Amino acid sequence: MNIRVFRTPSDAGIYAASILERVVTSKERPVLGLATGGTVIPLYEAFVNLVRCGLDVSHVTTLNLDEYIGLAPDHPQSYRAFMNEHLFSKVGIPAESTHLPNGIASDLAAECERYNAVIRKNPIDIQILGIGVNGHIGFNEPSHTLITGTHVVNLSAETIKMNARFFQNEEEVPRQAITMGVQSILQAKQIILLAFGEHKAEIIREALKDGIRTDVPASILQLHKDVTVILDEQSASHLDL
Ligand SMILES: O=P(O)(O)OC[C@H]1O[C@](O)(CO)[C@@H](O)[C@@H]1O
Repeated sequence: MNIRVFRTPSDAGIYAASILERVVTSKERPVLGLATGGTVIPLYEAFVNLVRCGLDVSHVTTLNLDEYIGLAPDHPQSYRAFMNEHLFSKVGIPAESTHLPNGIASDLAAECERYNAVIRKNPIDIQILGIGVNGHIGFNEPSHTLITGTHVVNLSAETIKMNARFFQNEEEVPRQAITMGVQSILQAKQIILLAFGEHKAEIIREALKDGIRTDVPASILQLHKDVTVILDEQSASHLDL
């Protein structure tokens, strides 16, 4: 694993955006695997700046990791709304080329199959990941088993608590989500994992330096041959670098 440590999330976001830029300019039909959450905002800000400076993204396809169950795309806390706000509304990726699971599908099993087919049709060139304080990637929560494909997940009490900051109160946080599975994540040709802040320091150490454990889902990234971990000084503070 290639571990890069930056002074601030903003510096780290600029670096991560430059990696995305290389993928976008070097592929005929680049497929970007995207993430949501507070961590990726500096990356999207830097990427939007690159687009404003002339980076063409009209040929890009995007696939997001996950979506809350029960939130319609126009719900302000849906991940579709997050992506619209922080990226899609600011760059020229054609709307039909941006994919997220549908959190209000009436048949969730069929929706998972549909999303698996979208992933199969659009092999991911680069996958962006954040990490939960409990080690989740996408919404693959700590468990005895990790699921390979897209699936419905019950969110952990810890995740609900952490994500309550985006809602009026904890009661409003959906209890379930649809998430890409770990095999789909590992099949991306390249992976960038971002983490910022002291509160992520210990889980980053566990994910990178201990063995592979299903109760730390991000540790499975140790199996991938092209992972870049982008940290700030706080999130890197428990690593022996
Ligand atoms: O970036 P944050 O807000 O700390 O969240 C970390 C991870 O948790 C999620 O928001 C899901 O809870 C992911 O989408 C994200 O990668």
